[in-house]
Amino acid sequence: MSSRFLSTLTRAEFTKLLQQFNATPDESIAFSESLDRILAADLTACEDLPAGDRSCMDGYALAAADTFGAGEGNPAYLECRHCIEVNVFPNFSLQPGECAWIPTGGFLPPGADSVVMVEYTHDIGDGTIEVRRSLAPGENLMFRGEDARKGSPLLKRGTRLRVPEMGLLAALGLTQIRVHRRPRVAILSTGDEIVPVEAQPRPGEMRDVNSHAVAAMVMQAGGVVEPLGIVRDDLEALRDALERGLKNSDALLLSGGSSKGTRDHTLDAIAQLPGAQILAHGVAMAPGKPTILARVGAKPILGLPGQVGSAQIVMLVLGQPLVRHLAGDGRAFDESRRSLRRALLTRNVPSSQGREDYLRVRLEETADGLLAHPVMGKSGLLRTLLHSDALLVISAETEGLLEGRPVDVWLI
Ligand SMILES: Nc1nc2c(c(=O)[nH]1)N[C@H]1C(S)=C(S)[C@@H](COP(=O)(O)OP(=O)(O)OC[C@H]3O[C@@H](n4cnc5c(N)ncnc54)[C@H](O)[C@@H]3O)O[C@H]1N2
Ligand code: MOO
Repeated sequence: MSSRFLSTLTRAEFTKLLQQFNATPDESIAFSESLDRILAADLTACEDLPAGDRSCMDGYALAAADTFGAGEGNPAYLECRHCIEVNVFPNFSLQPGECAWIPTGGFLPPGADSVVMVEYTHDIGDGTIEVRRSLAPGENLMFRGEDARKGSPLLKRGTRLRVPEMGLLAALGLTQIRVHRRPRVAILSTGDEIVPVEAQPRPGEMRDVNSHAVAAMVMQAGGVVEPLGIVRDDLEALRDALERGLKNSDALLLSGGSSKGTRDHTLDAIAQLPGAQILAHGVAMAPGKPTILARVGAKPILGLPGQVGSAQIVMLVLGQPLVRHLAGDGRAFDESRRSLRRALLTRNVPSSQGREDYLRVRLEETADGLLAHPVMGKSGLLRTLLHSDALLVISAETEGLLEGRPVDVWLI
C-alpha cells in the first residue's frame, strides 16, 4: 500500500523549510506604532547616550579622592559653591576640596568623578558639607555612552521592538523607523460540513472554529488577517479560492482536507496552482501529522489539520513562528524564547518514538512545587487545550515519561 503522506519530515526539517521564505518588504512607520514590529535595517547610534556622565542619585558631585578615608567618625569637609540644575550642563569645573549639589539625572561637572548620596552628608552651613563616607571613582554615575555610543551598532535588523528597544529609540529621537511590513495572511477553512459561526448547524454540520482560532493566532504573531471564509470540498472551488487568496497576501493558511481521505482535496488543489511546489506533506509530530507545506512563487501555503486541537497546536509550533519569520523576526524559530516552567509530572505518559508529542498539561501550584497534570483527550476536541496552561514537548527519541519526573513545560 502506498504511503498516505508524500514524505514525513521531522519537525526540525519542516522548520528549516519554513525558514527559507523571505521576510516582507520594509516600510517606514512612526516610532509610536513600533511596538512588536521588526526592524528592517541595522540601526547605528546617532549620538552618545547618556550625552555625558550623569548622577543616579540626589547628592553632591565631588572628586572621590577628596573623600578617601572618610567615615562616620572622621568626615571629610568640602566646600559647596554650585548647585547643578537638572536641565543645564554645568559651566564650571570643580576644584580640589569642592563639591556641587547635583540632582538625580544631573550632568557631572569636569573635576568631579562620583556622587555622594545626600543621606551620607550634612550641610553644616557656611557652604560647608560634611561627607561621612569614602567614595570610589565612578560611584553613583551613569557614564557617557553607556547605553549607546555614537557611530556604534545599536540594534540589528530582525530585532523585535519590545518596550526596552522603544525606550532606546525614544531616547535617541528616532521617530521614524524602517520595519518589515506586517505579513498579510489569507485564511480559509475547507469542509462541506463547516458552516459560519453565525449559522445554526443542521445535523452533520459544524461551526467554523479553525478560521477564527487561526486568525487570532496570526494576529498574536503580528500578521494581518485576510479572511477567505469557508470553501466546500471541491477541487476547483478550492483551487480558485487559493489562487484568489494568494493574490492579496504574503502567505496562506488553510485548515482541513490535509489528510488523504476521499474528500481531502487540499494537496491536489495546491498542486494545480501555477508555480506550486509541494515541499512537505506530513510531519513527525502528534498532533499535527497531516500538515502540508507548499510554495507558490515566493509565498508559503501551510495546510493545517482540520481537527480543532491539532490546528491550534500546529499553529503554535509552526504557524506562528512562520508568521513571525515573514514579519522579519530573526529569532522567530528560536525555542529559547518559549516561556518554560519546571514542573513535576503527575502521571506516566506514553509516547511513540519517532514523533514529537505535544502533551497538553494543566499546572497546579502546591506546597511541594509546581505539578503538571496531563490533560488527555482527542485532538478533535477543544477541551484538551481549554483545560491546559502549557505544553509538554516529548522529543521523538523519548519513549514515554514517568510520573514524578521534573519536566520543562511551555506556557501557552
Ligand atoms: N484513516 C486515517 N484517518 C485519519 C488519519 C489517519 O492517519 N488515518 N489522521 C487523522 C488526523 S491525525 C487528523 S489531524 C485528521 C486530519 O484531517 P484533515 O486535515 O483532512 O481534516 P478534515 O478531514 O477536513 O477534518 C477533520 C475534522 O476536523 C473538523 N474540522 C475541519 N475543519 C474545521 C473547522 N474549520 N472548524 C471546526 N472543525 C473543523 C472536521 O469536521 C472533522 O471532524 O485526519 C484524521 N483521520
Ligand atoms: O495529526 Mo492529528 O493532527 O494528530 O490529530
